[in-house]
Amino acid sequence: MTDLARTMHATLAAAAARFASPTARLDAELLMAHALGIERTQLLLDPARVVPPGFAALVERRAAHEPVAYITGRRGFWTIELAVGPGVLVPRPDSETLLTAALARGATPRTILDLGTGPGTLLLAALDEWPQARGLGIDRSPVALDYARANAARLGLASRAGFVRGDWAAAVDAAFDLVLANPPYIGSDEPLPDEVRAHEPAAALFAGADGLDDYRILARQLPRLIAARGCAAVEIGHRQAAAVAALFAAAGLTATLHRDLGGRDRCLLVEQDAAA
Ligand SMILES: C[S@@+](CC[C@H](N)C(=O)[O-])C[C@H]1O[C@@H](n2cnc3c(N)ncnc32)[C@H](O)[C@@H]1O
Repeated sequence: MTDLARTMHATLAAAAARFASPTARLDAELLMAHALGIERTQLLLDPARVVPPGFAALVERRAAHEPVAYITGRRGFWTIELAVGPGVLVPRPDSETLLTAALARGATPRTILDLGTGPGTLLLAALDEWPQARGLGIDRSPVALDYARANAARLGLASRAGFVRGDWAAAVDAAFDLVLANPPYIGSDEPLPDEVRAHEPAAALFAGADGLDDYRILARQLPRLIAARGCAAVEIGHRQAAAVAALFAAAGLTATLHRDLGGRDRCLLVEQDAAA
């Protein structure tokens, strides 16, 4: 190993030791790659590089619990990379369960609605997955919509993606082949890591005392939003499957549970009741 590579490894180890994060080493590598202006894989393949002077400031920000994605300004999700920053929820790998659930059902949607789109996460990933589809993303947050529109343009998906400010689907009068929704679902008193509670927008996280407020609204709206033979994929907290499925059942919807890669309940695949 060269001296430069040895220094790089020692610097990464020292940075990782400062982070109270289960992904501390990965975080350090992503920040180093960002400071160097290269991809992480390039850093791993060739670590013999001079540590850039700006790296120390990035380490301080991460040590103060700022999400890595806010520091680097980007996050990979499904097959795409999204620009993100303060004011939008950082895309989580768990949310990819909504797309795997729709794919498992054999969905080939032509029209897609993404409720609470944030930086366009689910809609843009879905449009990348289904090139024949067009979609509409709705969010109440103007900051999120700015990110979503910029992401659509950068990914070359703007001609198939529309983004509108709205309160869930209150102003939507069409039905869609696929409805995607990852609403806020954290109860107001639930404990959260500092990195989430102090940095990510409360409006993207919290949904009343029991975390179910937005599912109550979605249960009323989904029946008219799901086209014939269509479906909705709705993200849930890992202890909410029974409660949310009951809300949907009361609205005449059938829900099938899907788990994330960690084996935790994560998504309800929702269809109109066959008897309806
Ligand atoms: C948990 S985040 C999901 C972001 C993104 N879809 C994802 O999966 O990563 C919830 C999103 O819903 C939006 N939101 C909250 N209340 C809303 C409402 N009443 N109408 C529309 N969007 C809302 C928030 O601004 C936030 O972007």
